[in-house]
This record gives sequence, structure tokens and C-alpha cells, in this order.
Amino acid sequence: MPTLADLIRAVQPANPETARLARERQSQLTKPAGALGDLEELSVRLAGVLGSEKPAPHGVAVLVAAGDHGVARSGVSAYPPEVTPAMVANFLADTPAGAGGAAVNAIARTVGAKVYVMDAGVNADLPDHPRLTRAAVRRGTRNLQQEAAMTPEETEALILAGAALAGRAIAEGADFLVAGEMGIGNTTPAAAITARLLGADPAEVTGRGTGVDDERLAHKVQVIREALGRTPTTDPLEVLAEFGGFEIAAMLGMMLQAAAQRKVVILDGFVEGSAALVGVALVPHLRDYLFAAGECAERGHAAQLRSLGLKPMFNLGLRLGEGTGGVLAAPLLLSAAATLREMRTFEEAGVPDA
Ligand SMILES: Cc1cc2ncn([C@H]3O[C@H](COP(=O)(O)O)[C@@H](O)[C@H]3O)c2cc1C
Ligand SMILES: O=C(O)c1cccnc1
Repeated sequence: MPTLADLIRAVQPANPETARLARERQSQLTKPAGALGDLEELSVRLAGVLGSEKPAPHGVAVLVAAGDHGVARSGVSAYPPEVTPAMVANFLADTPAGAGGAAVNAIARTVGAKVYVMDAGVNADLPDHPRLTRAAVRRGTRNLQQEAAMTPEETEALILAGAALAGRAIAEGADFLVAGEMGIGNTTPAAAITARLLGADPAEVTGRGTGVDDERLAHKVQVIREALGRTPTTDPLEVLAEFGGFEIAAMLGMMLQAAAQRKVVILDGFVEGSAALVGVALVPHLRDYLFAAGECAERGHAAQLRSLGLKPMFNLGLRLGEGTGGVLAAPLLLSAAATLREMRTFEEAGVPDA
């Protein structure tokens, strides 16, 4: 059983040589120079991650970790925490269209992505299901307003559980991994993590989540101020443990494992972004493996992406999570790789160059 230290050590830089070859190749392909826009740089980064100037990625997997939050009883969300286990059942339900009746299921079916679901610590006793991975060590985190949301041991257990599920998805064929989440209240810990790691005022990185009104938003910012006021720590793992949550720790583990195995991590929204901030603070090379999907409508997401140095591929005003934006981005990245792999050069095609 690998330890967290092993996992962190296993994250090495992407391959600069295959990226260099890919950049050279992009400049020779049959199109006006630069005409594929951002797809060109994305394809070069994919070549670096996948270690080939003609990358041939295949499987896409979205790993949805669900967890509950002590702070959800403090009026920080527009929805009650009972939604979390009910949505897990929705991710797993049999529907006329196939398995799962949530947004991420519908989008994943459309794109051909496999959906994995993890109980990272929801508040309910979930029935067994063949597609449900059990990783809970506690039903819901403690309330970050008053105390550390998770112990160091709980934090590590969930990081390693996320890593194990990512390893399984890779063994089952995934080259692209989307970490996704479900957890009523989780934009509160995500904003607390973001504020601390970016050194930002909470008001600047706290959004409306599921759609809280002005009064609740002001209360949410106050809750986050109190949480931040409990501890001055900037140590990435301590920040994660202090503010939570279980699904954020699991997503961090998924990202580290994917990077350790030189696979692509597609980064979805604000909650995922908070896991990525912890990850890059732990091991800066993780950034090589992160591809930002869309810019989300949640306040603070743009600041996360700026800090990570990532340019989003689209802006559809998504503010959902579940990994939805990440799955939507997969065909763009698969297409970027296909240009390198399948397009001919001017010389090969006999097309006159400029
Ligand atoms: C039905 C439903 C489905 C969702 N799917 C994702 N979220 C998203 O909203 C929650 C975060 O927002 P907040 O911090 O305001 O609670 C998370 O569960 C996130 O995944 C959902 C929320 C709801 C209500
Ligand atoms: O950007 C996100 O990930 C997000 C926004 C609102 C609610 N849940 C998630």
C-alpha cells in the first residue's frame, strides 16, 4: 500500500522532449500557422504528459466523490444536506437512458465517459451498489467554523482512497481523468482553502454556490472568516484538514495518482480547483498534468485558474460541479491530440507552405 509521501514523490514533470517535438510538428501541419488557436498549445501539453509527439489518448473517466459537511447545518447553502446522499442514489439509478439520472451521467453518456461514484463520507447509510466505491471514514466532516473539519488521519485516508480509485480507472482504460464532486455545503470549505492558499480576502473568492441570496452570502463569508481566524496555517495538508472536506481530499488523491501515472487530469469547477491548489502547493509538477475545462460562474474560480496558470477552454456559465465541465472538455482535448496524430504535414500532403 503506497503512502502519501510515495504518491507525492511519484509526481514527476511532464516530458519536455515529446512536447518540443509536438510543438515543431504543430508548426508543420496543413493549416495556416496558429490557426488551431488554443488547441495547438493544448496538444503540445498533451504530448508532454502522454510522452508521445503523436498522443493517442482513449478512455475518459469521471470519478465523482461525495461527502457531507458539518458546516452545511450553518445556513451556507441554498439546499439541505439530505440532497447529498439522494444525489448519490441519482448518480447510480437505473433510468431509461442508462445508468444515472444526474447532469454528469447525461453528459458522460453523450461523450462516452465512464462514471465512477465514491462515498467519501456522506451523512447516510448508502445501500450497496456495484458502481459505488466505499471510502467513508466518518459521516460528514466536523463544522469548520468551530473546529478542524478532518483529522490528519482522515485526510490522508481519503487522499489515498481517491488515488486508489484513480488507479482503478486507469487500469480500466482511462487516459483522461475528471475529478468530480457532490457535497452540499462544499463551496464553503473550497472558498476557505482558496482564500488561505491565495492569501485572498474571503469576500473575493466566495460565491453563491447553489444560489444563496445576499444575506446568506454575507453569512457564508462570515463563517469562512471565523474558520480562517481559528488557525494561521498555510501548510497545504493542514489547510485541507482544517477546512475539509472528504470529497476534496479524495479529488486531490485522484489528481496526484493520475499525474503519477502520467495521465491527463481535466479540472472542472471551483471545488475541484481548491483540491488542485492544495495539490500544486504540495508538488508543483502536478500543474503539468492539469487541464482547465471551463471557467465557472462561481466567484473565485477565475482567481484559482490565474494562480494555477491555466487558461480555461470555454465559459458556459456552469456552476454545478459533479465533474460536468470536465467531461464536456474531454472531446476538445481528444480532438487536440488527434490533430497531432492524424493531420499530415505540408511536406507529407504536398501542400505548398507559406
Ligand atoms: C440537486 C443538486 C445537484 C448538485 N450537483 C452538484 N451540486 C453542487 O452544489 C453543491 C455545492 O453548493 P453549496 O456549497 O451551495 O451547497 C455541491 O454538492 C456541488 O457538487 C449540486 C447541488 C444540488 C442542490
Ligand atoms: O464551480 C463549481 O464547481 C460549483 C459551483 C456551484 C456549486 N457547486 C460547484
